[in-house]
Amino acid sequence: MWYYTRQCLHCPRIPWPILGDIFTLQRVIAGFTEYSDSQLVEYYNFIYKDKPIPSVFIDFRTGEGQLIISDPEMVQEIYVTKAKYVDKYHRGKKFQHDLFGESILFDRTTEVQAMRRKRLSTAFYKEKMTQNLNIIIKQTFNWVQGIKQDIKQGKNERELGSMIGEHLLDCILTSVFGETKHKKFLKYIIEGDNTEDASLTVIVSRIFIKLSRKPFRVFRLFTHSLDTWYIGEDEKNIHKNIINYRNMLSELIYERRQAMKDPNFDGADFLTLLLTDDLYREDDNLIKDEITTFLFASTQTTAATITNLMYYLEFVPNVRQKLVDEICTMLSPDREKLLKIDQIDMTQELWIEKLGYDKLQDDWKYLYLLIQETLRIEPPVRASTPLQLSEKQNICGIDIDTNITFQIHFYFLQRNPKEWQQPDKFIPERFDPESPFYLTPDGKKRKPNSFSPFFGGKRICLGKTFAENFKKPIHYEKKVPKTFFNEINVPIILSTIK
Ligand code: HEM
Repeated sequence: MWYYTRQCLHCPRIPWPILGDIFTLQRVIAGFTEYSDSQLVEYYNFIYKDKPIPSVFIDFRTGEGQLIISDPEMVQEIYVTKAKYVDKYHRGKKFQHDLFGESILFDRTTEVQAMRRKRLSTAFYKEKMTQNLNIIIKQTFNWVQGIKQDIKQGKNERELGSMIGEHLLDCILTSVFGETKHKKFLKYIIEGDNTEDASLTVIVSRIFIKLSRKPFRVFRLFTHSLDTWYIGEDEKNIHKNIINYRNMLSELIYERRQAMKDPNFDGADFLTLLLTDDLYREDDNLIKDEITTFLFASTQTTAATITNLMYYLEFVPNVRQKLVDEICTMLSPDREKLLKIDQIDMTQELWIEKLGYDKLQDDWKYLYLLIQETLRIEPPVRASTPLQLSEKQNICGIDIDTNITFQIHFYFLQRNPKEWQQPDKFIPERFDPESPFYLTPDGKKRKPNSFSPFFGGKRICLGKTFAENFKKPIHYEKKVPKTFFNEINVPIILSTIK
């Protein structure tokens, strides 16, 4: 601690030896409500109360200490100049190993990791993406027709998070397993004989959250030797759930291998890609590891983004109208004579033509601003996984030793009042170079890494390109925070746009 405070870094609390500030953390967690943000946001808000949160500080939530970084210049050094010294903290992999195995997500940045990353990135080649995107557009078109029918029949009450989450799950499962029939739900053990059917991605996320809470059990603060053990009924259930889930993946892989014996078999999905890649083909465990990563990394993050965006469309004045205007401009057959939205003949072919890969990248300007602003104000991943340096380095004047972990806090980075005007407000125009909101409060250009929802450097999100592509009155006054971490419940009433 003194090593860092001597360098003038703020330490919000004097920690207890070994225990750190675990009791405050537990108190904060005990006070969680529907409106609480993630632990990583709430704990620091609690400590700093109304004071500004420093852009770098040394934190002792647990006795081991950690640097919390949200300074854009430090982020730049971590991603670029000092990138070769930056790696993942090895303990994270240990906790997640039974679920994610050797997957690229928690692995250290080695040559093997880089090679596997490269192989997996072929899933995002333009031709494959276009193929998958077209399938997703068709699926979404049919889904919207179903919703319209339901509204006509008066069945217009939905729960926002699960409505978006379930549809995205369908889309992602198609990208991962193809258009074949596959299992969407699995028995999830809650406790004892109490089970429920939960979707694959919800199961993966729940297990991930439980595994990531293992290091905060008090006895693990004293020793690392129990990291891979499952202690107590709750942890044993995590293990049983992991076994059930991975057995189900084994069945899917077996079935696919059988199907691929047919000489007419053809697939652009992720599982086929792995089963035809010589690095993965013979290694079922590695295939399960990467499938788990893709299910985990893709669904909850994109579901959180879209759910949040839907909320802001309803919540922030004028935003929805501007999007409707863009839809009319994009979908009217004649740009000189714009139709109203209910006059447009929505067909599947029109969607495919106007929402294709290139069009999404080039033409939907306002939609792009909306997505960027949603990712800024509520990055679905609030902070990076813990990182560590392989050699001691000086980063922006601070000596960082190899024995300390650090996290980049995207949420604080993207709400930094020096970089963003009115950072707590949803203003899509801040991503439009022609708007005055594009600049910092001092009228300057923003620093390059002030916005970084996908991480950066060698370990930047692999799905970045893919991803880019209210009933209770209280929900109008106060937004429920949504990250990839939480399952929120906001009932909504749907109606067709007039
Ligand atoms: C809005 C959507 C998304 C956001 C905000 C997001 C964000 C992130 C972030 C912050 C990381 C770094 C995590 C860390 O190591 O600390 C990451 C890694 C990763 N993401 Fe995404 N992601 C999104 C969508 C996707 C999609 C759709 C896929 C796949 C189809 C994907 C696949 C991955 C993979 C494989 C990694 C690990 C890369 C590595 O460690 O080498 N993500 N993502």
